[in-house]
Amino acid sequence: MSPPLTARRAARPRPATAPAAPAGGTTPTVIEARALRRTFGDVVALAGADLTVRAGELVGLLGPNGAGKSTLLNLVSGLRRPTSGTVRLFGADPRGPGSRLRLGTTPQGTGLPPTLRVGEVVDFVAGHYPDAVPTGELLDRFGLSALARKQTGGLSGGQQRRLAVALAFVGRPHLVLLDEPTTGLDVGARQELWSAIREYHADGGTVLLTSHYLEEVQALAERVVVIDGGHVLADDSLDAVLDRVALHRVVVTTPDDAVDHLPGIVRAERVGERRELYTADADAFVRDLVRSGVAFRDLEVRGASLEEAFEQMVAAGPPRTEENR
Ligand SMILES: Nc1ncnc2c1ncn2[C@@H]1O[C@H](COP(=O)(O)OP(=O)(O)OP(=O)(O)O)[C@@H](O)[C@H]1O
Repeated sequence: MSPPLTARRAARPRPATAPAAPAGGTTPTVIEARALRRTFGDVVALAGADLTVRAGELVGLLGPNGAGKSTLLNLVSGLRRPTSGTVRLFGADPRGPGSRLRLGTTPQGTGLPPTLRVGEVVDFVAGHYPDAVPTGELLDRFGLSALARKQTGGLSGGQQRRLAVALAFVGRPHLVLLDEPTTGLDVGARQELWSAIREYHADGGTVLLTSHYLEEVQALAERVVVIDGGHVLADDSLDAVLDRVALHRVVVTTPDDAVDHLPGIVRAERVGERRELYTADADAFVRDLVRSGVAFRDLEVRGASLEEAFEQMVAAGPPRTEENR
């Protein structure tokens, strides 16, 4: 087992699978944003967002293009200042050196010096931290060892992305902010990065990540924050967000159109003999299907996907408040 990428003296706050600690609990607050608003000229990028992230959480931030995700991360990391509202990182100003030392970030676009070799870039960044992860160990963890002597200008887009993400972990951060960490990566590289993120989290690290890949958030996050138009639309455990979509999907192979008309079916789609049926009560549907005597095979039942939950929330829009009424 490889040594942890988290701070060596950091106590593990709670097991990776435990639910988020309730407000006012003993788990330290890592990010605290209140009524956070940021405008760029006439554009309201964030319209008064609240966010609390506690030590040891792995939070996925979801939202369509232009929702305000990167702006939120930039305010949390201290790269930008809010127009109004407050943000605290480790209980202090995000721009202070004490906060910065405990933070690792991978912004959406990272410029790497093209003539430096991969190992040299890691050494350079490591030089800024008192207890950095040894370069060989970090490269190994992120599947970059074979590229150590290659100039970053000669890396593929996916390899550059992997290096940019690895750099967030050099200083054994307590918190990492990852903006679209696996965009442009192939399936194998994505899985490798997920493992590194999971390991870091299992060692007690805190993660806030954005992704356009809903399956990525579903695979990694315990808690999901949905943001659109600068408003937080949902902030809940992954299970609770999925539960908001009441429909279940039943997939079954049958030549008989009668299944589409069984009680409780609200939507039916078909590709050849394969049917996708949506119902609020999958158990009742399966009972009716068996009773109907229709010939069928390859029955599958599953709950809503995060994608379905996400589409429903974004379509419903922000909750009515004094500000947007
Ligand atoms: N520096 C800037 N100058 C002007 N407008 C900006 C700037 N940064 C962000 N915006 C605007 O603020 C809004 C939110 O942008 P932001 O980048 O935070 O969204 P996002 O959710 O990260 O989107 P994406 O998923 O496309 O990266 C958008 O309308 C964007 O055009």
